[in-house]
Amino acid sequence: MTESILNPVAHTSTQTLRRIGELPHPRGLPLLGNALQVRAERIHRDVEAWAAIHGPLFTIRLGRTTALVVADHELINAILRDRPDGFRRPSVMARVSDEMGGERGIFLAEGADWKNQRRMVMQALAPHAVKAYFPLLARVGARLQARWLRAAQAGQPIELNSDLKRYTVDVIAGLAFGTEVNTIENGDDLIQQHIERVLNAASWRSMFPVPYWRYVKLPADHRLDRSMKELRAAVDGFIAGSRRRLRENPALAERPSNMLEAMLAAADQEGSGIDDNTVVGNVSTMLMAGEDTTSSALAWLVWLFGRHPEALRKAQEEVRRIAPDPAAFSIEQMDALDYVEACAHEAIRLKPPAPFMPLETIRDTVIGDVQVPADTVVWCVLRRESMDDEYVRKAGEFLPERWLRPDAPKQLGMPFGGGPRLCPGRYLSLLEIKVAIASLLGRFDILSVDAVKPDERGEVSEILGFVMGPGQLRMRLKERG
Ligand code: HEM
Repeated sequence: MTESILNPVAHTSTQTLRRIGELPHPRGLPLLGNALQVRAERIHRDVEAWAAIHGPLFTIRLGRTTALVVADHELINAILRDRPDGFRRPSVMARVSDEMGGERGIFLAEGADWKNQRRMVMQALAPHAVKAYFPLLARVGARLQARWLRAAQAGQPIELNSDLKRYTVDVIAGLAFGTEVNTIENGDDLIQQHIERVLNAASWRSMFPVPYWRYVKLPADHRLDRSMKELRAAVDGFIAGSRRRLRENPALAERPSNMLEAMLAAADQEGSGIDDNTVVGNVSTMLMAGEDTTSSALAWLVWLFGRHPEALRKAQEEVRRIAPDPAAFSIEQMDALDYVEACAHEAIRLKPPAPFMPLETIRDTVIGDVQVPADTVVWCVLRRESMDDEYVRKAGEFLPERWLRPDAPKQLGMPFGGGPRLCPGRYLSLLEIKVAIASLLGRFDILSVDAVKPDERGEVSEILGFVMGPGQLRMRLKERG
């Protein structure tokens, strides 16, 4: 039985509904379907290119799985709003995490579990809570600036992607654990290496056609098991430490100084439905959801500054007027960096860290004029109309000013998702971006930002892993005179 109709305005009762099998689709091979036509690291571009040919609703087939691809922002909006009852994240993600021995945090939780966790995570990431974490952000920004100052004075190039990753790792790990890991000054942190291994394994196992690890473990699978154990022990230790601090200083529950304290305080509230295992799952979720997303957005923004001197000049002017020195950064200064924020939105429009979102239907439904059975894989293509001149003036150009106008294209791209599962970290990530950009532009002139291995057009490649980031970038800076 059809239980829900998404976007009923898209069809009338006199129109007949189409079935999934009647939709246009790129021609594929028997058995394999379109599997050989897509490449994992650029699948977002493959799907965008097909959307340009087949329109906003079509299917692709990867082996035995047929996915409905939706590339229309009104339909996507309706889909994202119809959660948690109508759509879930792909079940393979939760299965892979369970098999690895992970605890399901908010990103993988569904139904009532998700509702309980969402309440807790929203408390930990609410703007007033994030403001309380600001001193840590400013400290990490100052360290990033000091690292870049050493490189500028020595005339050395900066490995941009990895430095920005250190910055977001230090911020998120500091907030999630209440412990400063300082990878900017001390090099890679052991916990970080375990997280990296777990993330890579999770992405890889979600795509691998045969789950061999259920039957036989290769050395890489044993390493993964060890990383899971080490991580669990570390997070248990951080939780025990935070619980001790909360006991010794109950006022912290009202004004938590980091996400872990905020989550524990929310978990301890009457009827929260949250136990310590769920807190463990969410500490890890924060680390995974909060690092590559923000560091990729930042890397793209700096790369775009390298190509748009006029926007760079305006951003520099704003930073030097409002927030020139990390030692004196304040939340009010960051809130006043309107042009830098517009640059961040524009960079995320052109280069969204999450350019498409895979989901699954929970019940029979109708999307547009298509009847969609329960358990169908649905891919939402988020970057299509936001890059189309029909919807956005000069869509391919980097024009931050468009975000300062009342008709800013806010509804189109949905880079932070939408509906009840809208990214709860968007305020924190924008703040992190502003702190990093102010630390950069306040002290330095950018001499160059170049792709180490440019693509055939001389541009930096878009590489889709856990998120969509740029290929390796190298930056040269000069200390401001
Ligand atoms: C530029 C940076 C970021 C981008 C582009 C981004 C994007 C997204 C997107 C597209 C989703 C899926 C939303 C949906 O299903 O509708 C999401 C979910 C999520 N994000 Fe972010 N994110 C960013 C930064 C962060 C940060 C810094 C954190 C936290 C520290 C965070 C935490 C989360 C969590 C916990 C979820 C799951 C929410 C849920 O399922 O209810 N994100 N993010």
